[in-house]
Amino acid sequence: MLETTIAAIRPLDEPAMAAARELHGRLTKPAGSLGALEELSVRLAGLAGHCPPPLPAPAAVAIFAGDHGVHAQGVSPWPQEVTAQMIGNFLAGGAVVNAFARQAGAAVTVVDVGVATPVSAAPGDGTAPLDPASPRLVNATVRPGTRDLTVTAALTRDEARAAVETGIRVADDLVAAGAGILLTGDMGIGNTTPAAALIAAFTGADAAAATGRGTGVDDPTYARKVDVVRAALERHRPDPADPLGVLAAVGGLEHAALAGLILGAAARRVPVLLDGVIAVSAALAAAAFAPDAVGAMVAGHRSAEPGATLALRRLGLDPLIDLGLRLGEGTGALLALPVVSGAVRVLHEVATFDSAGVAEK
Ligand SMILES: Cc1cc2ncn([C@H]3O[C@H](COP(=O)(O)O)[C@@H](O)[C@H]3O)c2cc1C
Ligand SMILES: O=C(O)c1cccnc1
Repeated sequence: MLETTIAAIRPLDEPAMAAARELHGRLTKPAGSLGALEELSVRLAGLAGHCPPPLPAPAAVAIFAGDHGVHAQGVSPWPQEVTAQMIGNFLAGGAVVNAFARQAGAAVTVVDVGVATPVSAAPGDGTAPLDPASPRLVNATVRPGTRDLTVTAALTRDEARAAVETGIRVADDLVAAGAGILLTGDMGIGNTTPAAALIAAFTGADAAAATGRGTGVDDPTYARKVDVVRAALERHRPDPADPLGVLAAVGGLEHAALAGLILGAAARRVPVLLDGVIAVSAALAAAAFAPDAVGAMVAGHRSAEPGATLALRRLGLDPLIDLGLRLGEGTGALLALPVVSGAVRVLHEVATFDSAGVAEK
């Protein structure tokens, strides 16, 4: 399934992009006046293969949740149980991601790919994939948390593959249900540590440059976190040309599943709006599997985590918004959704100089 998905990922369609550029030149606005929105809409036309591309709706955010053996090294001040407890909060509609999803009209799907402690689903959590009013839970546990990557590989290759394929399956299900855009979300106490290791592995950046303060760790914890990332890279020496090997050695279940979601979206030619540092670390893995997958990616925001900027630079993506967010869950992607919708709506609704009788310069 991974191989067939990768094989289905194709470059952006040049004639559709040329048509979008040509249309932009005729709309009632000075050429280039919509800045980054113009190139974004051109890319989305290239992804759809026609101009104008479909409006990116309905929107679905998939929050992949997992726990991390490396939590034992003291890399996060929060107890591991918070991962499962926050899933309960997502299903009850009480998290920041729920507030932003309601604002954006996006449906929330929580996918348990590897939470270590029991998850209690809220009574009546949803089953309809695209109902913005009722978050739903998908149980797809590969294993109850990764192994400690300072001691051994976080995952076997088979486990990493199972998580990637879960992400592909979630993308397929959401697109089959009618989703016009997928948004990435994550929950996993400790998950900024494997995100930093993935970013260092794929970009070649130093451990200290790729590592951030996550939930807000103090100086001694930060120093330990950098040491952990450095030790993991030295122990495993992950090969960036082998993304499954990198995900298995130093990744997380939610990172692997997010890479799968991105690949699935790219194969179905549906845009995928990336959230923060966990999402962009997974996007590096997706790009290593299939370089053309980058065509389907839209960077929602610039996370305050330093590794996010390194990853975005490597992917060649400019984030749509930059508000100093460092939460995850899909929050930054959801805030960027109206920007993506606006970029596409212009191609559908704005009059041309000709049709509106407006004089050109
Ligand atoms: C209450 C709470 C809600 C969150 N929502 C997202 N995260 C974010 O913070 C965690 C990663 O940071 P670190 O690597 O420092 O543990 C992840 O769970 C991520 O989704 C949260 C963290 C907490 C505590
Ligand atoms: O960038 C993110 O998404 C992020 C940053 C800190 C903690 N959790 C997530």
